[in-house]
Amino acid sequence: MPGLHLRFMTIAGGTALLLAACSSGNGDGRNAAAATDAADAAAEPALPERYDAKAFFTTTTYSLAGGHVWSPDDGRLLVSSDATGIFNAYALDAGDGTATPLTTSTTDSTFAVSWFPDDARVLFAADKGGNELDHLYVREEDGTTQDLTPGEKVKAGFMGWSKDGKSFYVETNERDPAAFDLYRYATDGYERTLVFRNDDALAIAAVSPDGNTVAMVKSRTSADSDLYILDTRTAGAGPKLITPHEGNISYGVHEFTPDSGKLVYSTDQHGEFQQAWTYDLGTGKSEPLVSAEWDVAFVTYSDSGRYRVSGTNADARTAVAILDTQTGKEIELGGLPPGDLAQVRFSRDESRLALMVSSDTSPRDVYTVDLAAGDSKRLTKALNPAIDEANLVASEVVRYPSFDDLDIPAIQYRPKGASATHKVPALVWVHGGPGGQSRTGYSATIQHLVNHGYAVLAANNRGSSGYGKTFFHMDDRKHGEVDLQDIVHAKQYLASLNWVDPDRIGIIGGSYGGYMVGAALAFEPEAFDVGIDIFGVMNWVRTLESIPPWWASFKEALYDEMGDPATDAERHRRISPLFHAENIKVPLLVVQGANDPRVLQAESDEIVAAVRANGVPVEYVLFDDEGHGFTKRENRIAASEAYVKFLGTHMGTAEQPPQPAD
Ligand SMILES: CSCC[C@H](NC=O)C(=O)N[C@@H](Cc1ccccc1)C(=O)O
Repeated sequence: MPGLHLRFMTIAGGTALLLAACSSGNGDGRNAAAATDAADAAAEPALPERYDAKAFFTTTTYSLAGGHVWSPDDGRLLVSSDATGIFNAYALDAGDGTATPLTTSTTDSTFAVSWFPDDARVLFAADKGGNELDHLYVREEDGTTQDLTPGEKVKAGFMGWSKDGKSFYVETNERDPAAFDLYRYATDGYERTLVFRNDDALAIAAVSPDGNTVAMVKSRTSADSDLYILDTRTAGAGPKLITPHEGNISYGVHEFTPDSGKLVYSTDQHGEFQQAWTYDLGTGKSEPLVSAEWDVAFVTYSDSGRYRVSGTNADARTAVAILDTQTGKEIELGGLPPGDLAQVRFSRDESRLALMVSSDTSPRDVYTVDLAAGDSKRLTKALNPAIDEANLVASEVVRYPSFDDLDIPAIQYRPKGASATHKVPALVWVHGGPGGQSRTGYSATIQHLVNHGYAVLAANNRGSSGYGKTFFHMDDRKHGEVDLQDIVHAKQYLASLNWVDPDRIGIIGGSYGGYMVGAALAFEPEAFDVGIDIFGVMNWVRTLESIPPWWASFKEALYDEMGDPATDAERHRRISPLFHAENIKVPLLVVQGANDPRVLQAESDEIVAAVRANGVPVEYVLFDDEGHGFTKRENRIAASEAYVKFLGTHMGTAEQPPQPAD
């Protein structure tokens, strides 16, 4: 679920300081985790310093650009950052980390896309208030900007540079809202040429560096897809199928090799997990490239092809490997702190790397690594300096049994000080999708909740990605049924922990996860004590009838998985919380962005009205300038404050259970 993983800063104030002063100071949560019940009984809980939402979200979110990250002289890095509270593009000095703003939006989140190959112009992207109608803009060297893809209802995206740097590729749905055509733009003057008119609404995935080949994906179902390639040199040529097969096989595209000779693609043809294979454009032969006991999540090359970077999704954590293709050996990166690597990008001369390092307790920071010297340099400090990392909590990957004894993976966060004599209230966290995955790594929202004494169990119910195709498809057309039972069993697992108060367990989730919140409260009304629904689907008939037009390329697959509202409306009504809202009897908080094109505001408006009619406490937070996920700091703070305040009121805190009403 984009945008829900936030960050922050500032000390919570009197209450937090008092709690910290009362703690014994004789250990942190890890010590407490190892303690026996007897020891717990003897010890005062070691409570962390508490920070408010503003503190957590004053932390800066950094992301490296997706195109050229390094400036032509390798002196600066192009990044997106929300240092001002709104995302903008910045040039980060690769020597000392000084950040120079390149865009200065105070309203719409604006993201860095790419440096130009040979000068200081940059491409950047922005939508309007979260409506997902992204446009591509150029920032000239004098600071003026130009929308390269104008049009009120247009959605456009950058598709890469040509190898010679004389052009770049852009997809746009300006001709047909449901289909993205591909254009080549001249680097000088931005004159554009149609490369491919996409009459069949295929998903354009990659353009080869020499511009001769375009790779496209056609999804039939979430289990079955095909790859097509287009030879752009042959006038009138159409997309050619390169994955003829029988049965269900899922294919996806990573990228073309730097010499444009092969397409690197992903497939689950050879087992449970996605492997990376190459398709030779000359011979039509396929060969294995990278495989693991987990999904291969990405494969990418340095510009010359000397280095190959790949990442696997290893039990909800990304494991990155960098291969020197000349020596065939993996590179060990020196001088980096412990943590997960992401967004590894080689400098133009390939002597240095830019990358992000993060952990459960530390948001992503930008580092550079000098390959010859073997040392690294930290360029950013994302975590608010007012927050001491020691007060945050590392996650643990656990597994619990569901109704049929299937092991369900989950990411568990145990608040510091939680023990058998200091039981804490808890939340089951449900991710978006269907088919998403809760992963380890820093989440300001979760850390804020845990810092305030709420245990969080982020359950990866059946149907989640990352655990093989069998697990992934176990919820197909059984949504709101088997996946919901996994979530109810997450609650039972939490209730079995001797440091959790079994009588105070709530549920929280966004989008599809918000749907699970509504479904749990409506269909399993005894299971949870409160619910927080963050832009959740409440009426599947309406949601599936009104999906954004630009989802056409996977509408068939979505309808195959969820059901077609034209023929499955009865089941959709049966599993939609809105039509069963009379069952909802516990306090509910609903949070929604008014511009959300996927889960319309009506979904939240109507569930709020329906549950209020039951005489149940319902709180509603509506952001008029957000879409599917909250990107503005002010709103992220307001949302997280609302979660903690609502939980404090209706479920109490670890120290103070809610008082019975007079
Ligand atoms: C089969 S995936 C549907 C699209 C997409 N999935 C991944 O994020 C998505 O936006 N899902 C929403 C929920 C939703 C599902 C179907 C139709 C509208 C919204 C989410 O973020 O969970």
